[in-house]
Amino acid sequence: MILNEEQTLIRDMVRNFAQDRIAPNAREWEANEAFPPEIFAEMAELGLMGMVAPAEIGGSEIGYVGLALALEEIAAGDGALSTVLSVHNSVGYGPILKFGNNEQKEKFLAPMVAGEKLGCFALTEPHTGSDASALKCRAKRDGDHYVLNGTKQFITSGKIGDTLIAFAVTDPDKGGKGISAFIVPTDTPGYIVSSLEHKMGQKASDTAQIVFEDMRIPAENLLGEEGMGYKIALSNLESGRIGIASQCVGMARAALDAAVEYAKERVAFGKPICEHQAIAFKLADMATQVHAARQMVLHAASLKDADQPCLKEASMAKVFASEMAERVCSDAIQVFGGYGYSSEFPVEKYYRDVRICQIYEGTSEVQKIVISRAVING
Ligand SMILES: CC(C)(COP(=O)(O)OP(=O)(O)OC[C@H]1O[C@@H](n2cnc3c(N)ncnc32)[C@H](O)[C@@H]1OP(=O)(O)O)[C@@H](O)C(=O)NCCC(=O)NCCSC(=O)CCS(=O)O
Repeated sequence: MILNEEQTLIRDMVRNFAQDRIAPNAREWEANEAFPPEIFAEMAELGLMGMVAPAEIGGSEIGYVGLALALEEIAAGDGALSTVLSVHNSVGYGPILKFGNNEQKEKFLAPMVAGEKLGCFALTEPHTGSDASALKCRAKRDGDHYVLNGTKQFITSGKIGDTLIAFAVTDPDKGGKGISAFIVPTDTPGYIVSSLEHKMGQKASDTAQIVFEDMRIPAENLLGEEGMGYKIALSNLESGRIGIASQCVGMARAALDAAVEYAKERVAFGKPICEHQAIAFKLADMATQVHAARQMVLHAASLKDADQPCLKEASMAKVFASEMAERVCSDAIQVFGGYGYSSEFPVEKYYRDVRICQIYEGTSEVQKIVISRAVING
């Protein structure tokens, strides 16, 4: 895909920001297991917190291709920060953008796209991830409120986030059609961060278990109508998956760039290792795979910008990019030899950070369910 002038400008602007402000600090944020709060204000200043939202509610209207390019650049700086940004710009405020009424947009969406409130999304539960309609979390109507009880698992930004889209069963007899979606301010009494995961990578981004304990949510925070929750969840996961695929391209590209630089400097058998065909061909394969994944991501994103169906393309981009990225990051470690395994160099972090991309926001196996259905049923 050939980028237009605006898309090129966005990519270059975010690349400069990521290389100056994010990449040099990513190790420190990882050690602290936290981001400095001002990083979100800085990204908001650049229009990155409302990239797919219209200007009339304060969004930057950059679109999905712009978002994919931005996420690639942020991920090349730090995978963890790109996850938080991707979740915010897709499943975080996307459901309100698509299904919210005017009051909900004014009250919840506007502060999110301005970067004043951070978005998060809670579908997964301890006993169910892929089988997403098997939720146990309950929402019972009580006058002009719903009372939510249950546990949500692996929630990105569950601790630092401000506005959560939560899915809960309102009618247990109706399966997927008995699930509803709610806008939950995370300072609501009964919203409890019960634990934080200790992860292999992406440590600066919090991944929380959340317990809803008699959490009372005003009925006006119901998103769409009762029973629409599963549809709302699945339709927004599509853009989330393009976001995760973009991150994979970013982390893999960063690993490739690091491997190329190292291979030009490291000498073995009397010449730089990039002049040995074993390494040169490995770099060629890595570059080819990154390029192919980027094109798939940009294609899915451009369909989304054109408001065309892209369920299959989003899933294809995610499964391909996430599996490609693990291979490329592993190959980068191989190019570095023993140093690649050391935290003295960045490639071991890319490898750790990228592994989860084959799991969150729909495993590779779930993507293959979606793709195979589209291939078989048309
Ligand atoms: C495995 C699954 C794909 C199985 O899906 P189902 O067969 O149960 O669902 P469907 O019958 O296909 O769809 C139900 C309903 O939704 C409509 N739908 C589906 N996709 C879309 C779409 N892209 N756009 C619009 N509408 C859509 C579909 O037409 C049906 O509507 P009708 O009933 O016909 O009216 C699925 O369960 C699945 O994807 N599982 C994986 C879930 C997943 O990715 N979980 C991770 C969530 S991330 C999280 O919670 C952690 C927080 S994080 O930090 O993000």
